[in-house]
Amino acid sequence: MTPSPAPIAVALDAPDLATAARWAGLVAPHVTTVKVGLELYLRHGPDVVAAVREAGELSVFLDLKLHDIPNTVAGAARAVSRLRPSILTVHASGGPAMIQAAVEGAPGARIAAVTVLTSMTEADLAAVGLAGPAEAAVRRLAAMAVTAGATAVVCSPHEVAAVRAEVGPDVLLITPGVRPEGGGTQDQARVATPERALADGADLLVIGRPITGAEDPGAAAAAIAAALRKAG
Ligand SMILES: O=c1ccn([C@@H]2O[C@H](COP(=O)(O)O)[C@@H](O)[C@H]2O)c(=O)[nH]1
Repeated sequence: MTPSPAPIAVALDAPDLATAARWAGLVAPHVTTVKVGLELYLRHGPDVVAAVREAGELSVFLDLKLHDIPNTVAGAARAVSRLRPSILTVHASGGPAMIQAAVEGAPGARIAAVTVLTSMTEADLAAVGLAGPAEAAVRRLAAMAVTAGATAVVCSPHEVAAVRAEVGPDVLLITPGVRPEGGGTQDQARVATPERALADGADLLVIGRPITGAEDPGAAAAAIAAALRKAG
C-alpha cells in the first residue's frame, strides 16, 4: 500500500519554471503541498501555479507575504484568489485591518499570518525594536492575527508549542526553519528537526533546501516522510 503523503510543503525556491515543475513532480508522491514563493512568482507569475499543479496532486501554498495598507492587500488577495491557492501568506505585522482585508479578498484560501521570520535572531529582533525573546512577539502576533480572521500562523518550531497553547487546536500551524538532524542551517536561525516540529504541534512543515538541494529531491522527500511516519 502507498503511504499517505507527509504534511510537508516543499519550498520551490527555483530560478526557473522548468526546475520548479521538475521538483514538484519528484516530490508529489511523498508530500501534500508545494510552496511557491517570491522568487518564482515574481519571475513567472500565475503560470508557475499552473505548471506545478500539472506536476502532481498537490496543494499550492502561495507564500507572497503581503504587507501593505488594507485596500492594497485586499486587491492583491483578490487578484491571486483566482489561482485557488490553499494558503496565502501575509505579514502579521501589517496589523488586524490588513489581515482582515486579506481574509475578505481571498475567501477560498487560508490566510496565514507570518509572525517573526525564522531567519531572525534575538539581536535582529532588538534591531527592529522588538527586544526580548522571539516567543513573546510570536505569541502576541499570532493571537492578534487569529482574532483578525487568519486561520493559519507561520512561526518557527521553537515557538510552535507556545502558539498552539495561545490559539487553540483549530488554527493551522506552519513551521519553516525545519532541518533534518546534521544538516546545515543556511540562513535560518530558529530551527528544529521535522520530528521535533511535528511533536511540538506543527501541522505543516515547510522544507526547501534540504529537499531541493539534494541530488535526488524525490528520495530526500521520501526519506523525511518515512522518518516522520516512524516517529509518529
Ligand atoms: O518565517 C519564515 C517564513 C517563510 N519562510 C520560507 O520558507 C522557506 C524555507 O526554505 P528552506 O530552504 O527550508 O530554508 C523559504 O521559501 C522561505 O521563504 C521562512 O523560511 N521563514
